[in-house]
Amino acid sequence: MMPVVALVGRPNVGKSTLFNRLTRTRDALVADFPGLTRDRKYGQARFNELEYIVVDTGGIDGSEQGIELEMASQSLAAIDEADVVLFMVDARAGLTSADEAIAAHLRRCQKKTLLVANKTDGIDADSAIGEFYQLGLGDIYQIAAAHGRGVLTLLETALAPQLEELSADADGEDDAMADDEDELEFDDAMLEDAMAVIDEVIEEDALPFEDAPIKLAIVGRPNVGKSTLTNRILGEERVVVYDMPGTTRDSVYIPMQRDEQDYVLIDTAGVRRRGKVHEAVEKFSVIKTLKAIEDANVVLLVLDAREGISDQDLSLLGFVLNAGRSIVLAVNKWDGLSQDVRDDIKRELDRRLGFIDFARLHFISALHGSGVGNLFESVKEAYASATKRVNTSMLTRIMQMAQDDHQPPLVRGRRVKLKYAHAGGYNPPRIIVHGNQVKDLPDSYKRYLINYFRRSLQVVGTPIRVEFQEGDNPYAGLKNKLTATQLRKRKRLMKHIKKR
Ligand SMILES: Nc1nc2c(ncn2[C@@H]2O[C@H](COP(=O)(O)OP(=O)(O)OP(=O)(O)O)[C@@H](O)[C@H]2O)c(=O)[nH]1
Ligand SMILES: Nc1nc2c(ncn2[C@@H]2O[C@H](COP(=O)(O)OP(=O)(O)OP(=O)(O)O)[C@@H](O)[C@H]2O)c(=O)[nH]1
Repeated sequence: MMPVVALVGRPNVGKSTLFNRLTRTRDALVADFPGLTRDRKYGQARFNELEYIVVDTGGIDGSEQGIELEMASQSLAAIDEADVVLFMVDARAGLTSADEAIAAHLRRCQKKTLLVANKTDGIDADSAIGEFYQLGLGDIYQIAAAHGRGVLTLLETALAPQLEELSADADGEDDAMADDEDELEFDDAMLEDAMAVIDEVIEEDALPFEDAPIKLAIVGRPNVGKSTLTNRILGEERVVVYDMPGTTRDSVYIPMQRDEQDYVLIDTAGVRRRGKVHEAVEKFSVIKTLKAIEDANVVLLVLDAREGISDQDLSLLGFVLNAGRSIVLAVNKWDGLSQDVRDDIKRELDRRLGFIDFARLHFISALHGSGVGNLFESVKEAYASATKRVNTSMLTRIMQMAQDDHQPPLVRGRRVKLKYAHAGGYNPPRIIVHGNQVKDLPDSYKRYLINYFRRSLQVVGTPIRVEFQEGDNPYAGLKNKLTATQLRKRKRLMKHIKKR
C-alpha cells in the first residue's frame, strides 16, 4: 500500500514549496479537489523505488479562535489517513501560538509526526530552532524546501519503515543479477534457453490472477452516483458476506458473484454509513479513493452526464492510469436526457477522453438500472486483458512485425535495433523489449509500439507498460522475480555462457 505523507502547518511556512518539490520528483501527478476540504492538494511522488502520496492540508490559521474546529473540518481527515505527518514550522518567524495549538492537537492524535523547521537557509539555524523544542515533538528536521536542503534526510526518516520493507522485498536481487552479467553476449541458442526460463517465471506470475475474485473499485468524485450504483449492483445480486470497515474512512470490501464470476466490490462511497455519525465530516476522501484504486484490479470510474468532464474526473483518471489499473468508464445519470443533450455529451467525451480510447465507455442510469448489467462484461474483458498470458515467442514476433512495418529511426547515423520481447508482469501487462540503443527511441516510436502490441494482442481496458532494456541479457528486466528453481536454472545457464 502506498504510504501517505501529510504536510501540516500554519499558512506561509512553506507547505506548497515542499509539496511541489516532493511531487516534482518523477511521474508526479497532482490533483486539486477544491471545495471538499479547503484547498487540499494531493500528489503522487516517488522516493527511490517507493511511491507515496503527499497531501498538502492547506493552511491552518491558528490565530483565529476555534482552531480545533478548523482542523476538524479541514486537516483532521488528512492527518487521520496519513501514515506520517510532517509538521512544518518557519525557522525565520519563530514559534507562534498557532504552532503550539497545532502541536497540541498532533500530540493527541498519536500519529507519527516529524517536526520540520523550514527556511533554515542563510540563517543561524541551530539557534533559531531552539525554541521549537518546547513543542515536545522531539527531533527537529532542518530543511530549506525552496532549495531542497535536508529534504532527502527528512524523507529517509519519514518513510523509513516503508523503505525497509521495500529493500527486504528486493533482497536477493543482487543474487539474481550480478552487474557483470549485463555485459554478456547471448547467442541464439542461449537466448532460447533463457526464454524458456522467462516463460516459466511469467507462467507462475499469472497464477495468483487465475480464478481469483476480480477486485472492482467503484470510484468517482462526489455526487456522481457511486452509492446509487453500488446499491443497484448489490440489490440485483446476492451479497455473500458483509465486511465491516475498521474505521469510517476505509472502503468497504463486499464479495459478490455474478454469472459465475467472483468479485470483491471496493465501495468508496460508504453508502451504509449514510445518516450515521460521520456523514457530516466527509464522505468523499481522495486518499481513500487512491488506496482503493491501488488495491483494485479493475476500476469503474463513474462520471456524471449532467456535469460533463471535470478536472477532478481527469485527475482520478490520471491516478488510475498511473497505478496501471484496468478501467471501465460509466457515464451515469443518462436517464431523462434529450437526444440533443446526449449528442452534445458524447461529443464532449470524444474530445476530452480521446487519449483513453482503449477503455470501454458505458452510458448508464444507476437510478433506473439501465446499462448497469452490461458493465460487468467490460470489467471481465478488462481483467482478462490485464492478466492475459503471452509468451516470449509471440511477443517477439509481434515486435518484429512492428519493426518490419515501420523501422525505428536512425540516431546519430545508427539504427536503433529491437531484438526480442518478453512479458514482465500483469495488471498492468508489462512487456520488456530488448535491443540496441533503445534509450534513443523517440516517444513517438514507443507509442507506435505500444499501440501495435495493443492491437495485436487485442488488449482492451488496461494500460500497457512497455519497458526498454539495453543489451541482450534477458534477466535484466526480471531481476528478483525468479524463484529458487529458476535461479538454479539461470545459474547453470550463466555458467554455460561464461565458459564459452
Ligand atoms: N528562504 C526560504 N523561503 C522559503 C522556503 N520555503 C518556502 N519559502 C517561502 O515562504 C513563502 C511561503 O511558502 P508556501 O510554500 O507558499 O507556504 P505555505 O505553507 O504553502 O502557505 P499557505 O499556502 O498559505 O498555507 C514563500 O514566499 C516561499 O518562497 C525556504 O526553504 N527558504
Ligand atoms: N437522474 C439520475 N440521478 C442519479 C442517478 N444516480 C444517482 N443519482 C442522484 O445523484 C445524487 C448523488 O448520488 P449518490 O449515489 O449519493 O452519489 P455518490 O457518488 O455516492 O456521492 P458521495 O457519496 O457524496 O460521494 C443523488 O441525488 C442520486 O439520486 C441516475 O442514474 N440518474
